[in-house]
Amino acid sequence: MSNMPTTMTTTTKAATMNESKISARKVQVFYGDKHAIKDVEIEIPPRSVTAFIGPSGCGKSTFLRCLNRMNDTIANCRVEGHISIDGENIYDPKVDPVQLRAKVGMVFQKPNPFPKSIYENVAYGPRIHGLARKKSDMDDIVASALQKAGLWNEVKDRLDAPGTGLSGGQQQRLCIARAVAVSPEVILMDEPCSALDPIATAKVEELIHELRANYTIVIVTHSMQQAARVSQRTAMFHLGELVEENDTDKMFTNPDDQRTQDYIMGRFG
Ligand SMILES: Nc1ncnc2c1ncn2[C@@H]1O[C@H](COP(=O)(O)OP(=O)(O)OP(=O)(O)O)[C@@H](O)[C@H]1O
Repeated sequence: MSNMPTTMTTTTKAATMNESKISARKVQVFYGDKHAIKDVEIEIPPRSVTAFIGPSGCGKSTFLRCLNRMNDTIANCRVEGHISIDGENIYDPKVDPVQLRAKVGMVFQKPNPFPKSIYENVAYGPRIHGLARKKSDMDDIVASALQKAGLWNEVKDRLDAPGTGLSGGQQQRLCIARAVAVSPEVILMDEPCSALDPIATAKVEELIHELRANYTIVIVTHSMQQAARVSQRTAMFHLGELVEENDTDKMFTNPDDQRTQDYIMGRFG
């Protein structure tokens, strides 16, 4: 009987871990000598939105980039620890980072369409990953991705027009369509609305809400209102540490950590 609570705790934890899409253990990131991420451990649930918040420079973007190995592209950056997606170590030498980034897509702060047509922006990824055997397959993939990104009705009659000619909000939804076109399972968003006006922001937030039925979404945001609106889980970073991770409702009403309380009350950052 005395073992009972331990056993139950273990079982509950195992069940939670099994439900995680992404699992990070003892993650450290260094830029040269600078220790930017310290011992971060987090479980990210599937088909939900997890928001990363915290003051400027606390490491949100650095940690986000660990999740699809984008830090590999930064010369002096070193990542240690363990990160798995669906139980697979994404830093295993056998993992091809290009394939990983198709499974774990990314949307950046500034919309960055290629200087090509709307159609080609979306078709580029599926083409390099060999996802369409004929033109009609590619047409279907492009249409479907634009529909999922809530952009189809606005662009279906001008797919040959340049992507850079769209409004900022449309460009950001085009970038989301580009990520979605290669059938990712996870979408990372690094302040996706910071360059958008309130109406375009509302559209992207609505889209995030719809996408979470099918994708695991991790979003970095400076806006606590945005984190509260779009996410189910929130993780608070401070000076490279993950100080608290909680259900978003609890995080913004009754956080466990004083630093979270101070940050959401606007006392620092
Ligand atoms: N390429 C780099 N080389 C050296 N240091 C870096 C590099 N990128 C980030 N850093 C440093 O690592 C720390 C974490 O930066 P990061 O951009 O991840 O923080 P952040 O929380 O996303 O900040 P912000 O909210 O301002 O975007 C900061 O001290 C930053 O100066």
